[in-house]
Amino acid sequence: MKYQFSFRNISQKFTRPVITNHGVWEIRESVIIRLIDIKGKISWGEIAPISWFGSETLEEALDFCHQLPREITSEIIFEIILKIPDKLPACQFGFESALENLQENHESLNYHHLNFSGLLPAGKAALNQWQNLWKQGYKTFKWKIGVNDITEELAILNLLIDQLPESAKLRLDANGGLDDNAAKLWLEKCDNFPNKIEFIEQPLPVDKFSEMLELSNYYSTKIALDESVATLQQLENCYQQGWRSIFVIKPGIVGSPSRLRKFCQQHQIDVVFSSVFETAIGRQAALKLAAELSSNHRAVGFGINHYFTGSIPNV
Ligand SMILES: O=C(O)CCC(=O)C1=CC=C[C@@H](O)[C@@H]1C(=O)O
Ligand SMILES: [Mg+2]
Repeated sequence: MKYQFSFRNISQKFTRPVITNHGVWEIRESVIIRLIDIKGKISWGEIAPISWFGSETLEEALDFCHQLPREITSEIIFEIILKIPDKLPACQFGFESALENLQENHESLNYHHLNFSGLLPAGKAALNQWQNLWKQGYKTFKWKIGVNDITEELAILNLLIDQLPESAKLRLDANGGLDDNAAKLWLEKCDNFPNKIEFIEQPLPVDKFSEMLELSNYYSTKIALDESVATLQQLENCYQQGWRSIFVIKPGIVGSPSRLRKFCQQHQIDVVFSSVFETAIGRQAALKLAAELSSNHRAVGFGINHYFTGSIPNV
C-alpha cells in the first residue's frame, strides 16, 4: 500500500520552564510525522528527542526525515524502521508508532486504569503547586532535587512531607546532579520516611553505575535509573550489569516499541513509564506501551499537562 509521507517541526513553550540539574528548558520542539493512505486514512507519529538524555538531536531527526521520499509503501516504512540506526531512537519510536496506528484501531486503547504522577516545579514553588494537582486527583508527585542548595532542598522536603496528605507518595529526581556524599545524605533522609518517599531517581551521573548499584543495596529507599537507561542499549546494559531496582522508561526516546515490548516481556523489571514532554500524539503511543507493559502499581510520569498551555499546535 502507498502512503503520502509528510513531517513538520513544531515547538511548544513551557508555561513554566522545566528546571533540572541539566539546566532550564523553555521550549519543547519535536517533529510530527504524518502518513496518509490511498483511502485518506491518516496516521500520526511524534519524534521528540532529548539529546542531553542520550537520544539524537532534533537536527539529526529532521535530517533523517528530509532524506525520505514523500511517497512510501508500508514495505519501505518497515524497511526504514529496520534500518533506522539505534542512534536515532526517537525516530524509531515515531515511525514505528505511526506504522502501528495504520495497522490497528488504536482508539480502542484503554489506559484509564493507569495512575499518573504529577510533576512539581523545582525548589519551594513545589509547596504551593501540589494542592492543585491533589485536587485534580494526583496521589503521586515528583519533585526535582539537585537544583538548589542541598540544605535548602532538605528543608523544603521536610515542609512537603509535613504538608502532603497521608496517602500521597513523593518521588525525588536528581537528574544525576548529586555527588556521592549528597546522594547518601538524601538517601539517609528518605529512609526516615519509608511510606512517603517512593524512590530517588538518577541520584548520580550515568558514569556512576557501580556506585548507584552499591547504594541500592545499602539503603531501603529505592533508586530508579532514568538517564542511565534512556535508550534500549543502555537499558539492556544496566540489566546485564545487575540492576534490579527501578527502571524509568521514556518510550519517546528509548527506541523501537517492538524491541521494548520484547525486553519487558523477557525480563520482569520494576518499571516506571515517563513522559518526554511530548504532544498528545506521542503521549498516546507512549501510554499504549505503558498500559501494555506496566506490570506493577507504579504511577506513570505523564502528569505534565500543566507544563503546557493550549492544545497541540496544528500540524
Ligand atoms: O517522569 C515524570 O514524572 C515527568 C517527566 C520528567 O520528569 C522528565 C522528562 C524529560 C526530561 C526530564 O526533565 C524529566 C526527567 O528527568 O524525568
Ligand atoms: Mg528523570
